[in-house]
Amino acid sequence: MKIYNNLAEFKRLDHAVVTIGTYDGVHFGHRKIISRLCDLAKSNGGESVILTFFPHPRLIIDPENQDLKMINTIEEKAEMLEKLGVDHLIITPFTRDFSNLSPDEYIREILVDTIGLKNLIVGYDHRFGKNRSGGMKELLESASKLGFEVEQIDEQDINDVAVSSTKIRESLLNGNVALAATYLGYPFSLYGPVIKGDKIGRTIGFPTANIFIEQAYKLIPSDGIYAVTISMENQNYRGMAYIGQRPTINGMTRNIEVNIFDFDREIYGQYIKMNFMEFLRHDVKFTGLEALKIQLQKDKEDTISYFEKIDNSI
Ligand SMILES: Cc1cc2nc3c(=O)[nH]c(=O)nc-3n(C[C@H](O)[C@H](O)[C@H](O)COP(=O)(O)O)c2cc1C
Ligand SMILES: Nc1ncnc2c1ncn2[C@@H]1O[C@H](COP(=O)(O)OP(=O)(O)O)[C@@H](O)[C@H]1O
Repeated sequence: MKIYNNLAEFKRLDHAVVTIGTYDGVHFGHRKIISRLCDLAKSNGGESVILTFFPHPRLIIDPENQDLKMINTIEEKAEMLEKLGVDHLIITPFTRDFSNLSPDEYIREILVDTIGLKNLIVGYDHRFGKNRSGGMKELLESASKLGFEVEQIDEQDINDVAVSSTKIRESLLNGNVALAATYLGYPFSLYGPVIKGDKIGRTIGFPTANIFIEQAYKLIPSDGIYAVTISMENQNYRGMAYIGQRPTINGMTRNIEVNIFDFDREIYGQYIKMNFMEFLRHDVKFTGLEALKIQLQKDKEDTISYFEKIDNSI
């Protein structure tokens, strides 16, 4: 898959089969549309193109509102789209100039002249152009004039897609990572480098790798303790993760940490991926480190039994 960080880099295709959208989560509903996109490209001898806006248009239109968090980073999304067989991913900044294009300019200049649109797959309610003034009517009018076809995704499918993205975000914000994984079709993950913490973990027998998330827009699940799997250096591990301010030691920052089982190595600076499998319990303020340590031993047993249950069910 070729990735373009703006439209200027794109070389017009002879037959572009295009869809436009954020595709946050690349969940079941999204994958259905993307698989239709790739099939249509194959059967028409064309190439599949996803046009996506980044940062999210809502952040440009309403910069004060930084509350909109994403299930996937742009890097995670690109990786999944590549696996699904998409040929071209255009990640275009949703600039003021871009948002000021009229529907007609957008269709002609961007979709047809720049990308080489021949088939478009969009939701029946897709809006575009200045003040979102363009819609299906404008697309269908231009289609015959400019020589492309439009395939509409029906209302039911669009609703399913919108509902699942919202439901996934809500589940994660409620700590329900198992439900999120069901909607996504894969476990939600966090990825980042291991940074230094307060070095207290090792003194109580539970060293915890602290992960820094570089993308401020990435959604972080609710505070709590989770059973996770960890991937690093092509190896997989199991472990227990903690998200919270560490009330027991009067911590001031919200940390993301993981104690990796059967592991004893210094990994500062290493990038690791944590897959969130199950919520175990809420964050608690203990009377001291001794009480926390006893709970951590119990958390470890609970995590091990969770994984045993999974192992026995396969
Ligand atoms: C599985 C797990 C559960 C945890 N639960 C709590 C908790 O309930 N309350 C709390 O204050 N800290 C909790 N912590 C965080 C510890 O306070 C933290 O790991 C410890 O302070 C070490 O921090 P350091 O890595 O900066 O040295 C938990 C950590 C882990 C790995
Ligand atoms: N089983 C393990 N799980 C997590 N980190 C480990 C483990 N074994 C060794 N480490 C190393 O120890 C560090 C965590 O120790 P800790 O005392 O909690 O220090 P810090 O406060 O800097 O995180 C990790 O960043 C990693 O480099």
